Order: sequence, then C-alpha cells, then structure tokens
Amino acid sequence: MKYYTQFENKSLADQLIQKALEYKKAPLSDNNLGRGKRIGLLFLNPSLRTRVSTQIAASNLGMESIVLNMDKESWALEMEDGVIMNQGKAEHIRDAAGVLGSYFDILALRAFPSLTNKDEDSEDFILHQFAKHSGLPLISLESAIRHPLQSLADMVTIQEHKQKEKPKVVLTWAPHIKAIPHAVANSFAEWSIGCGHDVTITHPEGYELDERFTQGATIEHDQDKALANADFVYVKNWSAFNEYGKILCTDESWMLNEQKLSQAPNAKVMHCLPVRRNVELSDEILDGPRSLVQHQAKNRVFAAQAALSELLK
Ligand SMILES: NCCC[C@H](NC(=O)CCC(=O)O)C(=O)O
Ligand SMILES: NC(=O)OP(=O)(O)O
Repeated sequence: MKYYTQFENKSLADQLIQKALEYKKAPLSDNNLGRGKRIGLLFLNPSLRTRVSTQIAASNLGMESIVLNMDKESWALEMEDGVIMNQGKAEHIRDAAGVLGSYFDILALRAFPSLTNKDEDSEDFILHQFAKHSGLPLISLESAIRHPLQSLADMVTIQEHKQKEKPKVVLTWAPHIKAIPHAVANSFAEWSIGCGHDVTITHPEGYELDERFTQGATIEHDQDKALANADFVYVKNWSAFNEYGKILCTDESWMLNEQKLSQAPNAKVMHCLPVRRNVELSDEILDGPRSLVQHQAKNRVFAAQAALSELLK
C-alpha cells in the first residue's frame, strides 16, 4: 500500500481493524518495523488527537516522527501551477513537497477544505499536490473530503462494542456555530456502509452529503424516526454540500440528548471530538454510560499504527 487516504474494500478494512485490535493488546509487538524510518506529520490546520496519536503510533513501531505545523511555522504555500508569485505566498508546493520528500520516508498530511472552492475541495487538490510532488507514501490526517484514520478508529470501536453482526448505525447531523467540513461525515458513511453496517443518515433538508459517500445508506429527514432502535449514533455537524459551505439550519432541536434516545435504549453515542458541548451533544450523554468518545479517541493510536504498518510493509 502506498497511500492511506480512503476506504478501499471490506477485506482490507477488516484486516486493518484486526491489526489495530492486536496492537491494542500488544502495542510494542512490531517495534522494529519502522526502525531507521522517519515520518513527517504536516499540519495545515489545528489538531489534538490526530497529531499525538499518530506520533505515539510511529513511536510504537520504532519510527521517528517530526511534526511541522505548516500553518504557523512554515512559509505560506502557493498551490496553483504557473502563478506569478508576487503576492503573499512565499513558497510553491512543488519546491516544498520536493524538499520534504527528500527528508522523509512517509508523509502524513492534514489539509482541511476551503469550503469556498467546491471543485478543488471535492478532488482533494492539496492532498494530491503533496502526493505528486513529494513522491512519497502518504497518510491522510484529514483531507478536504475524508478522515480515514478517524473512521478506522470508529470501526474498531464499533467492532468492540457491537452486540449483533449488522448493527443499526445512525449518522445524525447536529447544530454548530461554524461552517464545518464534510470529511468526518463522508468518511464515516463510506467506512460504515463499506463494513456492512445498516446505515441511516439523518439531517435537515439541504444538508445532503456528496452522493459518492452515501450510496447504500437510508436517508431519513425525521431525526426521531431515524434514531429508533439505533445501536450506534454518530453525532456530527457539517455545512451544506450543495449550497457549498453554507449554514442553512440553526435549529437547536437537532442537538442529541437523552430524551431523543428514548426509542433507542441500547444506543451507544459516538463523536470524533472536539465536540461543542450542549450545542451538538448534551453533557448528560457525553458524561454518561452511552458515550464511546473516549474509546474512539484511544483507538486512534492503534488505527494509526495499523495503517502505518501497512505502509511500512
Ligand atoms: N478532526 C476532527 C474534526 C475537525 C473539524 N472540527 C472543527 O473544525 C471544529 C471547530 C470548532 O468547533 O470550532 C471537523 O469537524 O471536520
Ligand atoms: N478527531 C480528530 O481528528 O481530532 P483532532 O482534530 O484533534 O486531531
């Protein structure tokens, strides 16, 4: 495997989930695999979990990792070809990625969408520029359209907590104060459908996700109906996709709380974090027995370790 950027197929997903569970039991079982190798973790946006969990994963595999917060500590990058660079951006992606390609064995990149240029975001332009001009194997640390390490950790968490072979998994839109990317929702849908779960997506009218990610899911605009008998409820805000990057709904009644789960007594609740408490999700759920958010965050280490081990092979 050269790129870990998206869901590929169920058999690879199952293999990665198993590998992550093995690493969770014995984190240092492959601590020679990455010996002498170096990974560059490049962040164009903030991070808590992804940064730390991927560094721990690399360390568990005997690899050195170097973090570069490119949004704050590096030169502003020009991504477009053929530009006359007489404005604010000091370095071209061709030059920067070429240099980084010579320093590292693997690159990992976080690059959120602009939420203004739908075409460039939809084709994951920045991720592809880094891949092309560095020539290195690449791991996505959340791109414009996907967050595959989060999704793998989410699948591991579902695998650990599911009570039936094909659980009912509900992805529900939640309110937020800002326009938020689609990556987590897209990726969660892509992986959960791909892993064979019974997936329902619920959101207000106008919040349809890119259909590339939702084929095979039931779309239900009535949140109460969608939540009935759910085994897992994944709470997430995203901005509109069709009216790209817009906030169309501020209806606070979409926030998930205990009362909304009265028809889903066994439902476990998931969120990738960071979460806006009492905007997206109530304190009572986050601090109660239904919440899996800390399990998800812990599993980020083993998901990253499983993905990295595939790239090192
Ligand atoms: N990597 C996890 C989520 C990152 C991002 N959340 C955010 O930007 C939240 C920002 C805030 O709440 O101000 C998202 O949902 O795609
Ligand atoms: N869930 C997640 O990716 O968190 P960070 O943005 O803090 O890395």
